This record gives sequence, C-alpha cells and structure tokens, in this order.
Amino acid sequence: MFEKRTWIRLPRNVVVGHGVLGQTIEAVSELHLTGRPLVVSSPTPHDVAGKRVVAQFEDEGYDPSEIVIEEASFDAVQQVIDHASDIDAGFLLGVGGGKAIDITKMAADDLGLGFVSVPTAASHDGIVSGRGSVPEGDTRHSVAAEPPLAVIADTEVLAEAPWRLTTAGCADIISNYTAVRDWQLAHRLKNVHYSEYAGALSQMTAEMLVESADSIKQGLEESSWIVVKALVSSGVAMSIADSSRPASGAEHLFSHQLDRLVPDGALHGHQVGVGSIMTEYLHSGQKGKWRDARDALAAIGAPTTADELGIDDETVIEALTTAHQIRDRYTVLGDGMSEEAAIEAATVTGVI
Ligand SMILES: NC(=O)C1=CN([C@@H]2O[C@H](COP(=O)(O)OP(=O)(O)OC[C@H]3O[C@@H](n4cnc5c(N)ncnc54)[C@H](OP(=O)(O)O)[C@@H]3O)[C@@H](O)[C@H]2O)C=CC1
Ligand SMILES: O=C(CO)COP(=O)(O)O
Ligand SMILES: [Zn+2]
Repeated sequence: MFEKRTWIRLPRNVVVGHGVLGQTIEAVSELHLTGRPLVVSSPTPHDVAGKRVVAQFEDEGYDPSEIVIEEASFDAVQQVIDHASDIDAGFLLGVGGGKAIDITKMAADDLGLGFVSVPTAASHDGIVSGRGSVPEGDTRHSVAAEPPLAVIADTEVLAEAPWRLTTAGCADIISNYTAVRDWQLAHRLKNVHYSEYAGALSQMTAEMLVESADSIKQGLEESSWIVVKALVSSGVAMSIADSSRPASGAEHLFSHQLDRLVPDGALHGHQVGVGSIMTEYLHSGQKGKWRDARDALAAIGAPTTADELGIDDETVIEALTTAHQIRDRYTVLGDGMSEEAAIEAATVTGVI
C-alpha cells in the first residue's frame, strides 16, 4: 500500500516591494483573520515600522495592541503569550529582525494563533520560515514553530536598515550550497530523507543570488528586493522539506557553536558564510569550490575571515572541532574533526 504523506505549510500572501508596509491591512484582511491584532516588535523596528503598522490598524477601526520586546529569550516569548492572552488577541504580527519575528512565531505556535511576518531587516531566512530560534541552555538551532500566514517585506524599510544586516542575509543564502551538499551526503551515508525539490530550490536560490551579486550594493533598494526574494525562496525550501536541512548544514553547526562560545559575536549570516568556506573545503578539497564561496561572500562585502568576524583563531578552531555535537544532524564534519585537521582547513582557506 502507498503510505507516503506530505504536508507543506507555506505563507498565503508574500508581499514584497517599495512601500508595501502601507498595504498591511489589505494583505491581512485577505487572510480572514478575526479579533484584535497584537503587534510584536523590538525597539528599533518599532520606531521604523511597528508604530506605522499599529496606526494603520487604528485608522481601519481595528483595536490593535502592541508589545516591544528587548531580547531573544523564552521570557520574552512568555511575555508575548501573557500579553496576547490578557488582551484576547486574535492574531499576531512580528515586526523586526529575527529576534522579534522568532519570538512572535513561537508565541503564535503556543497560542494557536495566526501570525504575519513583517521583516525590517533582510538578515537571514528565519524571517520567512516556520522555524523559530531562541537560545535556551546549550540549544541554539531552530525548532519547528508557526509559519507566517503572510510576509510583508517593504524594500524601502529594508534598504534603510544597516547594510551589514543585508550582507548577513546574502551570506545565509550563499551557505545553502554547503547545506545542500551536507544533506546529500547524509542521504548517501545515513539514508536521511532527501527532498529533490527542496534541495534543488535551495541550491538554485544561492545560484541566483550569486549571479546577481553585481546588483547587490549599499544604497540600492533593488539589493533588498533581490535578497528578500532569495530569503523567501529559501524559507519555502525549508517548508517543503519540513526541516531546516536545505539551508542548514555543517556551516550552521559551526555558527551555532560560535554563538555558544561568543554570545555577542557576529551576525548569524556572517558566521555561517565563513563556516561555509571551510566546509566547502572539507567537501571538495584544496582545488575545490571553496574559493567560489569566499569570492561570492567578498563580492557582497560579507566577512571571509575570523578577523573580519571579530572572533579569535582559537575560538574558530574550538567551534570547528566541537560543532558536530550541536545536534543530531549528519554533515561533512562526521563524528568530529581533529584539531590538526581544523587548523589545516581554517589556514588553507585563509579564515585564520
Ligand atoms: N528562525 C531561524 O531560522 C533563525 C533565527 N535566528 C534568530 O534571529 C535572531 C537574529 O536575527 P537578526 O535579524 O540578526 O537580529 P535582530 O532581530 O536582533 O536585529 C539585529 C539588529 O538590527 C536592528 N534592526 C532591525 N531592523 C532594523 C532597521 N530596519 N533599522 C535599524 N536597525 C534594525 C535590531 O534592533 P533592536 O535591537 O532594537 O531589535 C538589532 O539591533 C537571533 O535571535 C537568532 O537566534 C537566526 C538565524 C535563523
Ligand atoms: O538558519 C537557518 C537556516 O538558514 C536555520 O537553521 P538551524 O535549524 O540550523 O537553526
Ligand atoms: Zn541560517
């Protein structure tokens, strides 16, 4: 008997472009959500977009409420859950970078309410995915959470965010190359389920971004358009796979381990980018494609060395040799790298 089943949860409305923040009500009303909206943001996103979203709901006769969270923590998720229960919220909007959006999607998951993602920074593909990441103990990687019903990405707002957030989003996409390679390796060696559709979409997303590198420049709103569309595409790949596998391999394990070792280190995307230079080397050797990964990152102005990440060489080696312990996810790191091999990989690729 045929027993395969798949259940793909995707956003219904993805609205991207100049000034689309002004179409929030339009995009939301199409979703047939009812009750009071709760707008969740963090301080800067509240100023640049959150209060405009609240004002729109007020003008249209909704009775919105808002909450501004300061940090990515389970306490903050609980604060949002409590506030939503107190005001009897009907649905949630997360307005911000990864912090505000992840907190909203995790609170929405707990509350059983719909949620809309309104990114103010094109900083990584979590802003459009059904994966939430809040540091707890030693856990840094994402877990399944409520996927957004809609994404409203205003390129005018995104283009005004600090440029390093956009280069971090690019680097998160460039890391899809090695993530897919790791996934294929795990399929071959460990019989891990591999989705051809999700793998191909993730890889194509990285290729298209790299091909557009010349148009990704500070001050060009088109850059935000290109990057956010790639982030949406990467988020869709994760939804198809029902896993972060298409966009997260050993380079992400390396970054998660850096987050544990250096809590206020570099941006997620920048760390995974540097990680992918080294894991590409591990996949394909000295003559392999690691230079392509490095050059693609350099072309958009993302870090390619430990120095540029602001992380010392010893920490890079410690993260590389212990990254395989982060989670049960087979990658090119296998059951761990020796210190000598890690130093070799980081040195040959110029990371240290
Ligand atoms: N779900 C997933 O798959 C993933 C989730 N994450 C999570 O996402 C978070 C990191 O995301 P990231 O977006 O880098 O971090 P933040 O949401 O913390 O945003 C980074 C910084 O940019 C500021 N900011 C955001 N938008 C603007 C803007 N338009 N103009 C000026 N400043 C702005 C924020 O201000 P302020 O401090 O006021 O908020 C913050 O200081 C972490 O919590 C991480 O765990 C990371 C990777 C993947
Ligand atoms: O950042 C992600 C994909 O780019 C999510 O991956 P993780 O599941 O490793 O947190
Ligand atoms: Zn990522």
